[in-house]
Amino acid sequence: MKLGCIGDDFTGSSDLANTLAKGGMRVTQYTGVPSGPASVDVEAGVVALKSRSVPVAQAVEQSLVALDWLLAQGCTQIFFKYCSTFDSTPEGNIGPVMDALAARLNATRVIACPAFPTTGRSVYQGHLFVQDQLLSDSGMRHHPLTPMTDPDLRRWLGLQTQHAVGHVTAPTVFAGADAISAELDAQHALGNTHIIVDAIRNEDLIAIGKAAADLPLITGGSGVALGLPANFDCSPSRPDWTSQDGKCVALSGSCSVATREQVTRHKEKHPSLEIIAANVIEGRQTAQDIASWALQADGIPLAYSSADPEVIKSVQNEYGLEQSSQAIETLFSDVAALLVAGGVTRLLTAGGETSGAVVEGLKLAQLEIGPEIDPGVPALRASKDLTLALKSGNFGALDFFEKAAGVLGGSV
Ligand SMILES: Nc1ncnc2c1ncn2[C@@H]1O[C@H](COP(=O)(O)OP(=O)(O)O)[C@@H](O)[C@H]1O
Ligand SMILES: O=C(O)[C@@H](O)C(=O)COP(=O)(O)O
Repeated sequence: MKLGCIGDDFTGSSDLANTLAKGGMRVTQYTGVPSGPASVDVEAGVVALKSRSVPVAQAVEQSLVALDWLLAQGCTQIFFKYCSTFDSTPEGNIGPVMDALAARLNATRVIACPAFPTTGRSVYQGHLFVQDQLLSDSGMRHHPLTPMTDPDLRRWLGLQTQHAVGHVTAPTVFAGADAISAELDAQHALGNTHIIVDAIRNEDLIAIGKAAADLPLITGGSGVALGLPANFDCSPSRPDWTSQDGKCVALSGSCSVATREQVTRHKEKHPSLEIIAANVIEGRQTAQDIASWALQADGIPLAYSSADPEVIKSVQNEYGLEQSSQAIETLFSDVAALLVAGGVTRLLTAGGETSGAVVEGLKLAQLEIGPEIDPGVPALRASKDLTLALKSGNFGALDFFEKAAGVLGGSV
């Protein structure tokens, strides 16, 4: 294994794996830290953790265990993948994990770049934009677990880390890889360890990737991985895929704006069932009810808890954030297990935490990366007769669920 990656959630990990696979690397996504060695032909290993929203100490500990395993597989470079919307609270977990990885790797110039222009995320003047809005004006300000209320990444990361945060500005990035490397050195000389790097176009990300060739640690969204395969002598290719027929079901726990629109669109043509958080918490709506409904429904049935910010707020006020999100995640995990036991072969999930709960609940050790469904979302194969698509909350076209069913089924 050459490139070792640690993803702080499961959709984010598949997003990164997708970029590396398209860049021609042989990639495997692991569910947590594997207990044995990786297969020798894996060039990039992505250890998917569910560490984005857990307490800081747990996120750090899990990330260091993942790091040790990746180093033991021979990795010469480590990539820490977080969300392109920098999902985190003022306490972490991005900063503390970066601090711990940097200390273990003796990394003194650590790039932090969540930009992913293909999906509208750009970093300019140290600020993160979602399309034409500052992050704090986008739907992310209402995220159920990590509301993003400050678009200045230097300031937000500064709250989370022990280190001083530097910045490589856009004009330097536009000047190319050598200029970026020189500025990383200059930032280090100023005492800055973590360095926000501006990027608004794919060519910026490729230049950053080139400048990062000899760095032990890179952090960011999947965009900044665009330039990495070339550093390992890999060139773009389309991953192999064997089509999968059979029953397809969609589960959505994401409350992000894009997912809510996709849910509304999907309901027009396919059977749907709304999951009401209070009913789940009080035991009136069970995994068995939902799975039985989905297994009998035609088309691509969708069970969803996706709801507007006011609904989420009132549930969280009544039952607490932790209890309500846990109850929904456990439900989805149980539903997924019943669906797969009932013969579902194509499972679509929306939401990072939701997808993590499902994949961990299904005890899927590793995932093979297939072709891209929409930017940042690959087809995944878990076994001979189970395929998945783990959709990040804000990714995917309006007809994502239908489209994903088609790609898994080999019809696109
Ligand atoms: N109706 C609901 N009420 C309260 N919490 C919810 C509801 N639906 C989903 N959630 C919780 O909101 C969180 C959504 O996060 P996630 O799955 O990561 O989506 P995204 O990828 O859009 O961030 C999960 O923890 C989920 O359990
Ligand atoms: O970088 C991204 O935006 C995604 O890869 C990702 O991490 C998304 O997470 P969720 O929105 O929580 O699914």
